Amino acid sequence: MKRTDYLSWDEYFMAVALLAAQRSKDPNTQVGACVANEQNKIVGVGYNGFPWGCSDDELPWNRTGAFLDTKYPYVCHAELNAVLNSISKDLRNCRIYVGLFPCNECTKVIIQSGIKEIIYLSDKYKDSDQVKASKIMLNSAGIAYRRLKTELRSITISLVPPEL
Ligand SMILES: O=c1ccn([C@H]2C[C@H](O)[C@@H](COP(=O)(O)O)O2)c(=O)[nH]1
Ligand SMILES: [Zn+2]
Repeated sequence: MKRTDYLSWDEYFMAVALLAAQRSKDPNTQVGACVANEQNKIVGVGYNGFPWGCSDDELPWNRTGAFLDTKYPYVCHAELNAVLNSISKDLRNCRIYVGLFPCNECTKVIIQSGIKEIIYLSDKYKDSDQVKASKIMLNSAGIAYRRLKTELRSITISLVPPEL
């Protein structure tokens, strides 16, 4: 008899996004994103980090202080990286799974790439103008967004082989 406790597609793609987030060096908020196509194939994955060639140890990870001394002008957001890392430029009808509701800049990238649906986990910045702007644009462009519905509280991945 087949297993019944396997991951749904939504849970699987969100888990991939959350795994990617584990690569982030951001000490405060680690975000991962996973783009899946209509055939449920992963076409792009990304997480928030500094641009190629910019040292994680030289640029600041601060949240506060003078703008240029914070991470905000430098960090590439997870969704941007997932789209740029995609195997295709044309992401029409794809879905993006992301740990955090996309900011307005990521929302523009998502809309322009052709992605048709956003599935997110946290909406912790929902009261910010950035996220409000995201929702205005998404509603206007007719792009769906929904919070992941799952009974799962966590997914455990063991790196210890079963025989040990
Ligand atoms: O759409 C988004 C919004 C934010 N991020 C990243 C950018 C930063 O590295 C963190 C947010 O840091 P806070 O300390 O929580 O302000 O999240 C993203 O990848 N995508
Ligand atoms: Zn963003």
